[in-house]
Amino acid sequence: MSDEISPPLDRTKPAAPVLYLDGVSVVFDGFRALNNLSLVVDPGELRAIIGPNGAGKTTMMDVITGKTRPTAGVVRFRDHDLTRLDEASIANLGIGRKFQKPTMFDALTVFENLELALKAPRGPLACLRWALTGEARRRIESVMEEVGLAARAQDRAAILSHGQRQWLEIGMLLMQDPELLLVDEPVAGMTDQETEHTAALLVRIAGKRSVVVVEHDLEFVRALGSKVTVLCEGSMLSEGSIDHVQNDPRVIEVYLGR
Ligand SMILES: Nc1ncnc2c1ncn2[C@@H]1O[C@H](COP(=O)(O)OP(=O)(O)OP(=O)(O)O)[C@@H](O)[C@H]1O
Repeated sequence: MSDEISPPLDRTKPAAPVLYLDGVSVVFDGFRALNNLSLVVDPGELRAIIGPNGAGKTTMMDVITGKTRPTAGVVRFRDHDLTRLDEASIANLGIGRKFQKPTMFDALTVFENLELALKAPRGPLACLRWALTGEARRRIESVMEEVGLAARAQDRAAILSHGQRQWLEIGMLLMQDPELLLVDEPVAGMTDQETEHTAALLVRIAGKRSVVVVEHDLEFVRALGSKVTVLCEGSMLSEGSIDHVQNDPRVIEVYLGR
């Protein structure tokens, strides 16, 4: 046994960022979709990304998840250089992504969809032995509580409302226990009440993990109460509170004033 005593934690030092992008560029056939973009997301941080159409928001998410390789720049998740990894390896590191269109099984219940999303042991023998342990069941129940679908556990996904389907998909991602969750336009097509619920849900799940949300709905972004990054022409145009960016003359000129 080692006699070594760990050094005391230095709480004056800021925690290392979860996500670190520096000088990232993506060039498609000579067109710069991302142009020297930098972004730092801290552990447990909720960050909203806004910007006009074509600003590079989706391309940024694609770079983080390994779908698109940057032409230049640093992309790190904790100590991992994401530019060297494929999409599956990046997902396995703990980065989950929710696309706009939900991808659940309509014929299965809320509970069953969450069960499928749980990391099950791999291989045919392991699958044969796979049974829902008490721990797994508790985990599914806690995720259903977290996303507000506990009362719908036995309902088929097909009969859920648009908003509930989005929350189920967020729940399916939470089953993988990601350290960073990327969420693409979660409130498009939602009612005002669903939008409010979604803001509260994202605020709740950040803290335990980092969450990056791309969204056009500024009332929703205000409800998140988080730092906002404004992208324009592939670069960061402004960053700060929603009041700060909404009053930034550059943001008004290219995004809000139109
Ligand atoms: N595979 C590609 N090949 C060529 N150009 C692309 C490709 N993907 C994106 N682009 C271009 O890069 C720019 C940034 O696109 P991106 O989809 O990242 O913007 P966005 O901010 O997500 O826009 P929106 O709000 O409309 O979703 C756009 O001009 C787009 O046409």
